[in-house]
Formats: sequence, C-alpha cells, structure tokens
Amino acid sequence: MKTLLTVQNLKKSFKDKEALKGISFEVNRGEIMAILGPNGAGKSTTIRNIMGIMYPDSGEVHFHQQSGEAIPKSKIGYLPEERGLYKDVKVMDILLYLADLKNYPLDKAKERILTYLKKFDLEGKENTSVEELSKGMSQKVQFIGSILHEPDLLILDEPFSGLDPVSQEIFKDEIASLAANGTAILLSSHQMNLVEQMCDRLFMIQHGQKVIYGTLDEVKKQYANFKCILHGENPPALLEKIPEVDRIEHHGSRSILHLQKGVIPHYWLKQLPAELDVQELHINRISLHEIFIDIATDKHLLSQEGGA
Ligand SMILES: Nc1ncnc2c1ncn2[C@@H]1O[C@H](COP(=O)(O)OP(=O)(O)OP(=O)(O)O)[C@@H](O)[C@H]1O
Repeated sequence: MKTLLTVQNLKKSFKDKEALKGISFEVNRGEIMAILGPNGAGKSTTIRNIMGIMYPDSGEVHFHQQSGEAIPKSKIGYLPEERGLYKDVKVMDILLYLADLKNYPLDKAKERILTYLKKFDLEGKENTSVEELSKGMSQKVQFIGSILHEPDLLILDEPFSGLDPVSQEIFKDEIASLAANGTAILLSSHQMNLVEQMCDRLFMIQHGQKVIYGTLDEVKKQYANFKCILHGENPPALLEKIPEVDRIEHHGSRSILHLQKGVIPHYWLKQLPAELDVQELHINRISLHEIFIDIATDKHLLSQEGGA
C-alpha cells in the first residue's frame, strides 16, 4: 500500500500547554484511518498542523513526498470541525468558488456538483441561498465542497456530528466509496460504532501522545478482552465462583462477565459450573467504544500494555 501522508514526531505547545508531544503516523492510499481521542487530546491540533493552518514547533508533515510550502494543497480535501459557509451565497456559487480555489476545472465541477446534490438528497437546491439551508443540509454542502475537486487525501473532522441517521449512512457510503477508489482518508470522530464499521486502521491520542496505532483487528486483539453476556436465573454467589473473570455487571437475570486478559473462550466455557442456569449465552470481544472508555479513563488496559 502506498503511503500518501506521513506525520513525523509533531510537537506543538500553546504557552505552557504541550498539546502534541511527538505524534507520528502514516495514511496510505485507499485506506480509512481514524484519529481518535478524548476531548482535548490533540486531534484537531494534529489536523491543523497537517493542513498548514498552524505550524508545529518541531516535526514534519510529508504529503506526496513534499513538505512545508511545497505540499500540493489542491490534492487535499478538508472538512473542518468548525462548520461555516458564506451565508448569502447560492449553493452552486459557493461550491464553484471552492472548486476554483483548488484550481479544479469549473465545467467539470458544475457537473459533479449536480450529481452530488442529487446523491445527498439536495436535488434542486443549487440556486438556494446557504442561509436557507438547515444545519444538516449545509453540512452536506460543505462535505461536497471537500470532495468536489477529487482530492487524493480527505481529512474529515467530526463529519457525522449533527447528522440524522439517514444522512450518516449517505456520508458513510460516500466515504467508503472514495476509499475504494484510492482516496486516503483521515477521519476524526467520536462515534465509535461508525469508526468500528468503517476504518481500516486507527490512531488514538491521549494527552498529546500516541496510545494506540494499528489495524482494527490488531487493536481488538491487543486491547479487547472478551465479555460473556449470560441470561439465566443465577445467584450472584454462583457467578462469583466462575474463574478468570475480572468483574461482573448484574442486570437482573442478565449478567455481563468481563473475562480476564488472555482467556481463551472455548477453554473458559468448559469451566462453567454444571448448575449454572443458561438461557442464552454470548461471548464477544469488547467493542471499540468500550476500549476507548477503558483507555480514556486510564483503566487497567493501558497500564498493562502502554500502547501499540
Ligand atoms: N489555539 C489554541 N490556544 C491554546 N490552546 C489550544 C489551542 N488549540 C488547542 N489548544 C489546547 O490544545 C489541546 C488539544 O486541543 P485539540 O483541539 O487539538 O483537542 P481535540 O482532541 O481536537 O479535542 P476535541 O475532541 O474536544 O475537539 C487542548 O488542551 C486545547 O485546550
């Protein structure tokens, strides 16, 4: 897979606040890479440094083997966290303006705008003024503006926030199809279920430092223990006798048993007490959402591994 974006040891401080303490990762063509982290972790600062909106104190960003001023910005699409389009301009005019800023041919842009407006359920809105659009509609227009010029790298900062479920699906499908066609995608999102469905690899920052970097599978193997969801009428004392369990959550006749790290489910199942009432039993790895919470709240996982 060809690397398109390389971020090398980025450091950035604001007065005495060290926002980035040496961030390094790569994004390849055709992959969706998630950049995750709790509020204030440093995601937007990383993205702003990649975009040249601010400059790092040290470290480098390489895109298409170029760095600094030589980076071909017209090959990057960016949906910033702060949404905003000129209000008293028609949808078509603002999108043509954005295409022009990227030196994209306007006749081709016009055709693509009409196709995208239709795809995003905004058919016929080309002559509507931006101020007449709802928040979600205006977000769709801004998203179209970020992909119109066929960028090689697309950076999306919280693209799903404020979207209804149908619009989320449209965005999700479009992002997946851009990646399938070779676009490198860097996606910052707090919606872990969507990240889990969409991303090939992920990079998680906490306090300006890397805590996870790898494919979704690697991360799940490394950080995600199994949990067993058990339905049955079982006294807590019986459940507490089950070996290799870290903790148990009781929800009436439903119990969630968080298995210890390294437990192999089919061996573990053989150790269940014969008198256990089993109406239903599921064993799954914990979700990315749960891994995120474990790490962001500095629970046991991090202290064991310290990062990928
Ligand atoms: N312009 C700035 N001046 C001073 N401090 C800043 C500035 N921008 C960011 N910071 C600080 O840098 C740290 C990282 O902020 P950043 O916006 O990158 O976090 P984030 O991971 O994007 O968070 P969120 O999920 O809340 O958007 C925070 O402590 C923030 O207060």
